[in-house]
Amino acid sequence: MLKVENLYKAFGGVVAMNDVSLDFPTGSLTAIIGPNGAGKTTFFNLISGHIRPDRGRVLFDGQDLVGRSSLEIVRRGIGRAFQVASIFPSLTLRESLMAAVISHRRQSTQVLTRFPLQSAADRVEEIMALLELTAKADVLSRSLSHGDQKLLDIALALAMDPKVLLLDEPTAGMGPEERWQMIDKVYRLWEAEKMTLVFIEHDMGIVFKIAQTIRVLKYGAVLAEGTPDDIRSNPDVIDAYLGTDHDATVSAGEG
Ligand SMILES: Nc1ncnc2c1ncn2[C@@H]1O[C@H](COP(=O)(O)OP(=O)(O)OP(=O)(O)O)[C@@H](O)[C@H]1O
Repeated sequence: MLKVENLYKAFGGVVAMNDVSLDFPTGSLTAIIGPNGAGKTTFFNLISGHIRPDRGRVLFDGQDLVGRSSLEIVRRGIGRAFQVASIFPSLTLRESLMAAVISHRRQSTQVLTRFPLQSAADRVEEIMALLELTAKADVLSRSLSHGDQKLLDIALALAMDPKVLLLDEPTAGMGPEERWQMIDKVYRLWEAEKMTLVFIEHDMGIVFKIAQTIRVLKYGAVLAEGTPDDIRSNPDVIDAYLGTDHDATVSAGEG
């Protein structure tokens, strides 16, 4: 189980994370929402070890991860999909995934199978099937569409066999139809891999539709948490979104 306690981080005078305590039960599906600058990405950076908190703890299966490298945190099972920059541009989709799976398994202390290459190749095919990328297996990463590059990014995170997967705006930059296709794949991935999934999302229609639990951040603090029904009717949340461009999407999610 992933749990953060009293996380605090300031950048100069800006308090980006202000005493945040949250837990994410094993196997849960949680959306993190909040207005621009609320601290959502900082929250992920603190969990994944890319930023060190000034105070507080990040507990994973009871052990504090603060101070450990981002690589070690990935190896312990907290994966994160990055933006497209992380993709190997000159390899095909299948090659990129194969490189990621092999590299992860070489570093892993687990006992390897008798046929490690075959087993890695099987996992690559499984991940591609899960995200409906098989038809694009031989396409160069740099030639993939924006949406498929985002899927490859998620696929690369899966290559690390995460127990927890953090997705920062998986639908960013997509049109409405493509968003729903993407989130449908994310949902099926969560069901199939039985992992703990935490995603940041601005589209309230999507959030209300798929999240089991929603955590709302504002000014680096937890404004509200609860089920989609709780959040939708929470006056503080409605207030936080009033007068911003998110207002329309909050209403859109009420259907
Ligand atoms: N490395 C940094 N140096 C200085 N300030 C930072 C840094 N990272 C984040 N901040 C500040 O911390 C606050 C929270 O930023 P963060 O990116 O976490 O918000 P967010 O909720 O992800 O926003 P958005 O929805 O716009 O992506 C903002 O005021 C931001 O300017």
